[in-house]
Amino acid sequence: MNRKKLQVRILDERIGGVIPFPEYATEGSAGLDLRAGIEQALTVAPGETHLIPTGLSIHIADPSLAAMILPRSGLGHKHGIVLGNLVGLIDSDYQGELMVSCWNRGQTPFTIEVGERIAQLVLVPVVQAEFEVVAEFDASARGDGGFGSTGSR
Ligand SMILES: O=c1ccn([C@H]2C[C@H](O)[C@@H](COP(=O)(O)OP(=O)(O)OP(=O)(O)O)O2)c(=O)[nH]1
Ligand SMILES: [Mg+2]
Repeated sequence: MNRKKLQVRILDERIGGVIPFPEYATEGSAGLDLRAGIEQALTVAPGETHLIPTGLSIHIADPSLAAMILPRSGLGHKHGIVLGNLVGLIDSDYQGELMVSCWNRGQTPFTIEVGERIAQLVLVPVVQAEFEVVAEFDASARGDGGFGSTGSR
């Protein structure tokens, strides 16, 4: 097991108690489930979006890494609970609380319980670009074709 050390601050004293500290559900899990650090159960009506605190902050520090907040497939597929920003990107220099924008894109209200797992955090490698301005590119097989240029089947 080769895990990256990551500094974390616990901002909600219930974490480690009634709200479990995030952990990988299995050895092969890519995501760490983030839990709702809310004071009481929260019902998200169809079409509504709520910004939910997680009670945690991380400092990734290394610019060659970032974290992404992604929906949980069960919540998204079965209950329509996805992210208001579709994907959350956590910069390596961000030190604030991890927040989850919960959007009910479904037709029925959904109640988020205190400490419920609402999204997942994935640490990802990042390559920062340094732009080199050129007049022309070397030719490629695709050129400027896109948006279905290779056909649909
Ligand atoms: O789902 C999210 C997305 C972002 N963030 C935090 C971490 C991220 O580093 C910061 C800024 O996010 P982003 O750059 O996506 O938002 P912005 O609208 O561009 O704000 P800013 O001007 O602060 O960069 O907000 C979260 O806590 N949750
Ligand atoms: Mg930004």
